[in-house]
Amino acid sequence: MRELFDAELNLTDTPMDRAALEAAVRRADVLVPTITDTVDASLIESAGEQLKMIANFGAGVDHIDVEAAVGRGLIVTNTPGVLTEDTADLAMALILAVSRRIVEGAQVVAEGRFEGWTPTWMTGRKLWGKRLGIVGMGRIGQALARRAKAFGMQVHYHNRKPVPDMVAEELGATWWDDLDQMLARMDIISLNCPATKETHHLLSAERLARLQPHALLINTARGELIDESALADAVARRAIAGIGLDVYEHEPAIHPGLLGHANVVLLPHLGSATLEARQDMGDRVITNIMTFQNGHRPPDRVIPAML
Ligand SMILES: NC(=O)C1=CN([C@@H]2O[C@H](COP(=O)(O)OP(=O)(O)OC[C@H]3O[C@@H](n4cnc5c(N)ncnc54)[C@H](O)[C@@H]3O)[C@@H](O)[C@H]2O)C=CC1
Ligand SMILES: O=CC(=O)O
Repeated sequence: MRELFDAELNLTDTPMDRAALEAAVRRADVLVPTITDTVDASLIESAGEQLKMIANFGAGVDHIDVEAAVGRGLIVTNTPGVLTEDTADLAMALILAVSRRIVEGAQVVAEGRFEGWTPTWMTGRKLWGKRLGIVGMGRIGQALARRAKAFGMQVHYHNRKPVPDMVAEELGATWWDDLDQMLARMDIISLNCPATKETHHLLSAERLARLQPHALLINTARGELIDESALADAVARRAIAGIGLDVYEHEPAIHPGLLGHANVVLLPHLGSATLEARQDMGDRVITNIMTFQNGHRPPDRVIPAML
């Protein structure tokens, strides 16, 4: 960034505080936030005339008021695609971890409690032939579907509209127009849609109650998609068989009711956390800025209609 632009960098690897963000939008032509920097309407309003672009380092843009930004004539971009395979890997890892009790098993060994194989001890659930319901069949949803197919799972999905026939055929994926009906019939649910006004608490207490008692719930998208208190309540009532989460409603805080359960695997927002993805995300930010600077439409433009 310093080679290419007159860049001021936040080298602390932590979110910028409000004062730093306000100072940045008053001075800069381009703001490069990460997914933990809140870029709300009042911050955008306080920006100077010279601010032209918000080039986000990350795929999710729920921390940016895109409508306010675009309303003010700003270009908003993100970094999709380059983190798709890594995030899908993590979703698949959570599916495996929860269904095959991998974290629990590793703890048994680490604590010296392994006393030998027995016929009934630590039995998990088979993946082959199970029904996976993906909510949000975009880039990551489809990448997860490819993995699930390779594991012999039946792929189902709910999306705002069906994917093209060719994609559905390749994935052997069945579209459900009605989310409630899909939830009630799946063995595993994976959330892969963005956090928007429409998807806030998409899995409400009522929808969680639709899941079958043996169902597993995986979320690598955004915590706001689930009513976390209702989920903790479902865990306490043993109304759900297992959970794998990478993201949380009030991140980095986690509902205490989700902690300390053998059937709940919790990761610290690691979806895109590979060195390769993070470098590619940085390259993507630069490509977006340079394309815009050269007078063209940046490849990863985000507009409110997409959300
Ligand atoms: N855990 C992590 O580190 C990461 C999390 N993410 C999250 O994953 C999300 C998805 O990423 P991509 O697959 O790249 O996005 P994408 O835009 O390619 O796919 C999102 C899909 O969700 C669908 N969708 C939107 N609203 C919906 C609704 N109300 N009901 C059903 N489907 C709906 C869209 O039609 C689209 O098909 C991001 O928005 C981000 O929040 C992304 C990268 C890493
Ligand atoms: O959660 C990560 C992202 O890039 O979005």
